[in-house]
Amino acid sequence: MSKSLISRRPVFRRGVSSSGQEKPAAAESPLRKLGWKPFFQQQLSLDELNDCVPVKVMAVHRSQIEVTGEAGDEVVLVHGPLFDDASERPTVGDWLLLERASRKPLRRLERSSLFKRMAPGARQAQLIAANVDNVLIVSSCNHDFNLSRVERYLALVKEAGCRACLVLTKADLDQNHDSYRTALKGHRDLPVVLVNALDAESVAPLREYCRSGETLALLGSSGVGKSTLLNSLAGAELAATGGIREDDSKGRHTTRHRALYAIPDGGLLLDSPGMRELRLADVQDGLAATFADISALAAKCRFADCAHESEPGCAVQAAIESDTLDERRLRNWRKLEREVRRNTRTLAESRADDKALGQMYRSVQSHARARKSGEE
Ligand SMILES: Nc1nc2c(ncn2[C@@H]2O[C@H](COP(=O)(O)OP(=O)(O)OP(=O)(O)O)[C@@H](O)[C@H]2O)c(=O)[nH]1
Ligand SMILES: [Zn+2]
Repeated sequence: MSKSLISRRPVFRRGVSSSGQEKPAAAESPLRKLGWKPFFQQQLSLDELNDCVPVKVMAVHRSQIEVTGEAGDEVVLVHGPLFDDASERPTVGDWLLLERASRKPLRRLERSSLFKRMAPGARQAQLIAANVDNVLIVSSCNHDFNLSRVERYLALVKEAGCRACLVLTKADLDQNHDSYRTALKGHRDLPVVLVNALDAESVAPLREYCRSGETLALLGSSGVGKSTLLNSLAGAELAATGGIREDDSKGRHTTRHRALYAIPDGGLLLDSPGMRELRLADVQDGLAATFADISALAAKCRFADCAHESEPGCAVQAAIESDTLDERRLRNWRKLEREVRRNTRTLAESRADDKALGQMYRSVQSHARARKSGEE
């Protein structure tokens, strides 16, 4: 699996940076370290290659965004057409093209992956991060461990087109490791690593997910040890870690500022609070890929519209009876399907409302303009 990822790595124009200066070796390109790949390079026109520089969005604030490129760190003001449409706005991890001389942002490059969620308490989608390569789904070896939650995260990760690994933290506090491996037997293609997140040596197997040029994100509930893992992987204190409440294994929530951190000799780590609570919407493909075994069984049911309850000739129920499919997994699939359907419908309705509101606004504006020019 890691091989395919290595082969996806960029072959940066040998010895020449995008600014045209000679470089001693391609591996030293700062852009490549930031995840610049042929996928992005190919999106540039000849004029853009001459007149623009690509920069990566490291953090987004209300009125400005922090970017990094060959010239180092810069700040770009949130102003101009690029920022007009909220759903199209640059997010952390995006590549922007700046005009070389003025440093004005001209456009955002197409994304290789995108994480979005239903904004808490709202009917809108909120962008979380773009161009993430790998995701560690983090759970701990205690009562936080929950297969249905892992499947929820997997649907998101698969939809975004990222590579996933399940990390079980606090393995030093619970020696019952076999029970977790047994519980995961239905997820053969999901790599699982048990770690003590506080110990750099123990997290070493995870380094293959944050090699130079790759961006790694972490998904998991509060208190499972995401910040601790980030710090151990980075070899430095990047994010504050919260204490844990004894009673329910939940940690206190800690605040962070920057969203993407560069690891010395490695790739980028994403630490965005938005990644921590993700309701599913618009992830039909990811869900289908996560539950591909159930879809394959369903195709063998006698009736095409089988509800997999008590119909004769139901291959899904037969698999549950013969213990090849977990009933919990079927229940979770149904639940997530309902959630995705509901949230996707809400998003579609809200987009339609926004469109209608935009049209009304434009029509009021043009009437006002027409009236004004009539008065003049
Ligand atoms: N013994 C042990 N303690 C751990 C491990 N991982 C995390 N902890 C402790 O668990 C607590 C919570 O860890 P955090 O890294 O803050 O958890 P988090 O997932 O970032 O939590 P939020 O910031 O709330 O999302 C801290 O006290 C850590 O020291 C581990 O593998 N072993
Ligand atoms: Zn059936």
